[in-house]
Amino acid sequence: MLDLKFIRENAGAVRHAAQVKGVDIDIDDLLRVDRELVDLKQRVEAMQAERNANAKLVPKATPEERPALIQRGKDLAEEIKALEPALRAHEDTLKLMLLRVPNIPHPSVPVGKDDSENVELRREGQLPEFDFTPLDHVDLLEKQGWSDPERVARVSGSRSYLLKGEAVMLEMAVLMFAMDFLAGRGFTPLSTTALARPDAFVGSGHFPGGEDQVYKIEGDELMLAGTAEVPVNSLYAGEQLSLDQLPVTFAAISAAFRSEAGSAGRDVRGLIRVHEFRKVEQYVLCEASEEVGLEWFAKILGNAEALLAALELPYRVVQNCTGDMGAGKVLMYDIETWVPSEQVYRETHSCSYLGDWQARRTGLRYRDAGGKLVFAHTLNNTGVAAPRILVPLLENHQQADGTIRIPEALRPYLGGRAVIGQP
Ligand SMILES: Nc1ncnc2c1ncn2[C@@H]1O[C@H](COS(=O)(=O)NC(=O)[C@@H](N)CO)[C@@H](O)[C@H]1O
Repeated sequence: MLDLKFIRENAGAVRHAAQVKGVDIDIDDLLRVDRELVDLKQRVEAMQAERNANAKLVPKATPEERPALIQRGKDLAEEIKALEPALRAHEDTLKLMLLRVPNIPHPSVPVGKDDSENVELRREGQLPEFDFTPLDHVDLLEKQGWSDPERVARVSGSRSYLLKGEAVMLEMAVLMFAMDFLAGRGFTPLSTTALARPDAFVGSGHFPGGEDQVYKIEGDELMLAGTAEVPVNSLYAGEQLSLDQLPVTFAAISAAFRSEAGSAGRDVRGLIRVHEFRKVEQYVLCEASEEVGLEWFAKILGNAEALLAALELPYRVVQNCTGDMGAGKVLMYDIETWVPSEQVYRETHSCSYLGDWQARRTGLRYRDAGGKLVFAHTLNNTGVAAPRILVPLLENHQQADGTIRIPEALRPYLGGRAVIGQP
């Protein structure tokens, strides 16, 4: 959410942001509602002032003057009451419109309509060269008896997954490694629920708009978040933080649930796109400065890159274009990791800087050095998401006999083993 004063004074920039992000919001309409609301408030205030002045005259009035004054007071009270519904309606409409106003993209963001216009910034790591025919992750899991897709589909339908045997240890090892790694970089570990109230989805920016991606629970206001970003972003909702509490940095592990509505037919095989997964999420709440925000952006991006480098996985970094960054972002980079069986890089991380757009809709404020109450800035990036990360991990590190070589960094989490699986 942007500051209404900013929108009034920068309508052109906000209109342009909506246009390049493909956000369907009419800024002129919003400003009209805003003006009507200001006018209504001024009329009510004038009538209240007149009513107060009038009430002061009653005790001093003569018996002849008094009835008219009392009647005037009653008439004014009626007129004020009559304006209440219009006032409420305008406030509600404006609030909903404000929640849909997109953030202003950073000047470096390429204008584009969808992910096909994201810009590759750099590639890191050597692509693997196999002197045998490599298998895809589904066949590798099958060969090692580490999956049971038919049975789990019978129980849980499509986009479900089940891991067995050492693949389970690998999934937990990579999650633990990510938590350890981020804790080592000063991020406070959190293990958190995916259950959250609707307000938390509004605060993060997933609502309005992303309702169809979220699993709801019959008869319960709680919903299942698709990322720990939702509950974690609202932990301090409504509070006034002090400067010395900033920056808040969390490495939050949680389950994540996504209906994947609209993804029908995409990635239906294997572990890339499932309804429930586990993610270690990097979340930062920092002071309201673009310079500091961009520094944290570089840090959380670097953390994810360092994690991928430790896992010895080749990847590339792309900058999301305006049409693929979502309403709330100022800046967004995806990290895509090499998947040999597809011969393409697939998204495994998504790094975002949102300025004060999330903080304003969540009510995340702190007292700055001058004692002023200001909205904080927030950022998030994936640390690691499993099982998706297992796709490149298994495929890039597979050996001719179908066993999986374990990168040095993961071995401590797998009892020191350098290889898992049976030849
Ligand atoms: N349906 C899914 N199945 C498996 N993994 C998924 C799914 N959806 C997302 N992920 C993983 O979660 C990562 C982050 O998801 S995201 O929507 O792009 N971004 C976020 O959730 C942000 N909070 C940063 O983590 C993705 O890069 C991907 O690795």
